[in-house]
Amino acid sequence: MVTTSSLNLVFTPTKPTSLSWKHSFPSPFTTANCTRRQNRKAYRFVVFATVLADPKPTVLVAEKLGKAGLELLKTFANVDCSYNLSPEELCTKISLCDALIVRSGTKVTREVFERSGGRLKVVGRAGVGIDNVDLSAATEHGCLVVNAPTANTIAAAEHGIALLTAMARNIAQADASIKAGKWQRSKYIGVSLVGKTLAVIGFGKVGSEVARRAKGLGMHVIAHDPYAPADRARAIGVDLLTFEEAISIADFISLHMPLTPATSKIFNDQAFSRMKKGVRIVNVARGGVIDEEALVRALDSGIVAQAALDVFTEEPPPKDSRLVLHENVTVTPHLGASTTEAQEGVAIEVAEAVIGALRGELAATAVNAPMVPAELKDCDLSAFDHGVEDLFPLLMFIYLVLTELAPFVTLSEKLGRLAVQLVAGGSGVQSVKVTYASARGPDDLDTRLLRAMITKGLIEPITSVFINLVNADFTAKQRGLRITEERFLLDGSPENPLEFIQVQIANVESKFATAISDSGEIKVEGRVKDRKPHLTKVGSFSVDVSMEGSLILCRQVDQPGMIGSVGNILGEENINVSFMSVGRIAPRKQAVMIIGVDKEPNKEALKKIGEIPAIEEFVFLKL
Ligand SMILES: NC(=O)c1ccc[n+]([C@@H]2O[C@H](COP(=O)([O-])OP(=O)(O)OC[C@H]3O[C@@H](n4cnc5c(N)ncnc54)[C@H](O)[C@@H]3O)[C@@H](O)[C@H]2O)c1
Ligand SMILES: O=C(O)[C@H](O)COP(=O)(O)O
Repeated sequence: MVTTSSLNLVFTPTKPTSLSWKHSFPSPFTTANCTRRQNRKAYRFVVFATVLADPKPTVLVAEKLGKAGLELLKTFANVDCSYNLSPEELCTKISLCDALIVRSGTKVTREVFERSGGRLKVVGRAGVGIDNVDLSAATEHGCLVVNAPTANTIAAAEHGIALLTAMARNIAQADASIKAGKWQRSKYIGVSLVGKTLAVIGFGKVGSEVARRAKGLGMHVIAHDPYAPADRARAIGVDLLTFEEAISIADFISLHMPLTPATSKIFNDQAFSRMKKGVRIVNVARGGVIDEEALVRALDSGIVAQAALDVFTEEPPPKDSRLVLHENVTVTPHLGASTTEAQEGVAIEVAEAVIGALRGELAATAVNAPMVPAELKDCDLSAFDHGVEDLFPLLMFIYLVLTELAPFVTLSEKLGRLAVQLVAGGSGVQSVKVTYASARGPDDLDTRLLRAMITKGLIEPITSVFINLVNADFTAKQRGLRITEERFLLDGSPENPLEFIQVQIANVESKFATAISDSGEIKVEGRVKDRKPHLTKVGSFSVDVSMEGSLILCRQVDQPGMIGSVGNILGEENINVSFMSVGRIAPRKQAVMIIGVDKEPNKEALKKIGEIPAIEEFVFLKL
């Protein structure tokens, strides 16, 4: 018997209807004018032909995977374990594979997707980081990427503690010395951990487990994480501090944040200059969060007494790397997740996700599954046949809300993204209220997709977790983020599904005080105009700007010439201003100016903007 779940149905944003039937069979949905009966015929053909042509999919496992995961895969697919393939060998093999499983050692480049000839449906990453997979190329080729985000948390935390203790007692150096025939007892006097202050930077899954263990070693643990819930920190007995406070009072610093544009090289000369002389640093997160040349300088000058590193900007690092060869540095070759238990765990986690994806299910650990496939947002969906509802209810739900909610979907994500960037470092986001203003009753307006998109906007910029419709509520709950929804019933015609959406974050401080409303929350509001998202309120100020690119928000005393002053500074830096809007309470009183820019101004330009006398505060935000 053929079940619908055995079909390989995946999103393909590059195709007009966003549903791709692999193996080059004709899609029942691609012809805009086809009838339901034609669609059903095509559908039956695809089921039949798929089963005949490819009873079992082929999974290429390109790096060593735990046994339990392999066994699981073998129950469903032909499994080809080929390790240490050269890039060319991988590209050659890939056209015969429906799925590929890797760890961090294999680069899954655009060429891999191109050379797969459309057969590759899913890439499974047996671990957290997906920096070795070209996500845009995967998405463009309609290939789902799934990861295993939880099974190696404890292994990474234990490795962090192993490096911390090994570094403090010079274990690696002493081991090398004794094996070289020496007996240097006085050279390797270490430092004690008990009573020392450990700053955990990034208080997520791994960071909080490191904190728990360090408390057990008698350390005083502090943490910095702009988005961590304060009650999670309290429960472990950890104080959440600002970045500057945390790094300046710590004896040891352990890094556990993701590599994002905001954290890239956050440990630079400036950061090292603020640290206590003789500080010791552990990094099991990502090499790119440290400016490695600056770390060598800090080690040479003695600001940093020792470092223990599991991860590097370039992996493997160059053989002559001054950092790796430094006598006060202990290194391991990205071993954080390398325990038998973690590898069994990630193997099962990734195998389940890959099998699910090959069956056409949307995995909760999908990294690039679009919340709404890009093309669907704009395309005419009239040809979409309701015959698929048994096949993929989730897709049906998306379809039903999509035709009219599409622009509000984009608006929701951007409002979430904007609101979270207004939160000051050190305040954990816990309570978010979303208000939907509409003339429709609750039964006529399904907001699940909008809430998920707001969650995506709030969480994605600050974590390595990727949010999709399936995991949005779960991830929010896991992070202690409570999202409440409220309807604001308007008079008038219910033709337009929504008038505006408001996102409010309570109990936080803002890096742009103007964004705090009269009732004390960060408040942003948006509307859809000409199917494009617009920001229409910041705090208590009414504004009107299209939400695209990057924005500079300034609060100023309303007076002539302000637009020109800021425009000149940006012009000198060759930064194109795409739009401007000023919202004011009354002429010559306080105003909010919003400037859309094509690229991020450098620090110097932002400083000059801040120095314009009438400007009271400003913030730069990326949408
Ligand atoms: N070495 C290894 O083998 C290994 C193994 C597992 C994870 N990792 C890496 O460890 C890191 C943490 O993984 P996780 O699973 O705990 O992720 P996570 O998403 O659970 O936690 C990351 C935390 O960092 C915080 N954060 C974001 N921006 C920050 C900033 N600017 N300053 C401080 N904190 C910030 C987030 O709020 C979040 O709480 C990731 O980079 C991951 O790739 C490495
Ligand atoms: O991101 C991860 O999960 C870790 O860095 C582990 O990577 P690995 O699977 O290559 O050990």
